[in-house]
Amino acid sequence: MIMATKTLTVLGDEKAGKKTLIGSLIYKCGLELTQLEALEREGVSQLNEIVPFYEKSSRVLSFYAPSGRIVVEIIESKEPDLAFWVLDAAASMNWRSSAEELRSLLSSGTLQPRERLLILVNKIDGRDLVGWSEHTFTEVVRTFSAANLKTDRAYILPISSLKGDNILGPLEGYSWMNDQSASHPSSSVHVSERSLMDLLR
Ligand SMILES: Nc1nc2c(ncn2[C@@H]2O[C@H](COP(=O)(O)OP(=O)(O)OP(=O)(O)O)[C@@H](O)[C@H]2O)c(=O)[nH]1
Repeated sequence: MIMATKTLTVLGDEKAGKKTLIGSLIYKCGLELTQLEALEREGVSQLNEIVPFYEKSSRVLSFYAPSGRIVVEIIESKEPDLAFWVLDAAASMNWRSSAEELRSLLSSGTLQPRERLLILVNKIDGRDLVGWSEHTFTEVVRTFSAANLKTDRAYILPISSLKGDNILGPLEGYSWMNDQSASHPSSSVHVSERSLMDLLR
């Protein structure tokens, strides 16, 4: 089978869960048996320990997209095919500065994703996240739309890197998500009704 490679750059807020997300994608869709054995042998038991372990042993960070014909390779690049911007759903005090930082990276040309930019509102499972709801998500979308990212390639979606919510399959029990696109017709970010992996097809 012919494999295509896409490059992915993962950026975002401090402690927002970037390593956990990459670890989760590798663990779910990127491990061969020998690599799984190597992780077990080295006592790597947390998702966010996978990236440091791979980096220490100079392994390529990669996973398969759902079609099985695309390998996604995680690298630091100014012009990756795909980019993730990860923020913490519970850290509402940081949302505005997070959106500003992303706007600045895009407008200065420091980040120029060729295909898609996914804005990932992470930790929606969190214990710190009392009352995660339609209202909370609407506020995140509003904040990133107000930042005027000036790109038509940005998609925003809630996820849990730790629990896997909205990563491989769609979110259960969030029917209000479907209405979000309609309520932001002029939004510069598209609210995704599809899961993260579905957007990588
Ligand atoms: N509840 C919850 N916690 C998470 C989730 N993702 C990450 N965390 C926790 O958030 C903390 C930071 O996660 P990391 O993956 O190390 O974050 P990071 O963005 O790579 O951190 P820095 O590189 O230091 O900026 C850890 O304690 C994770 O267990 C999530 O989806 N839900």
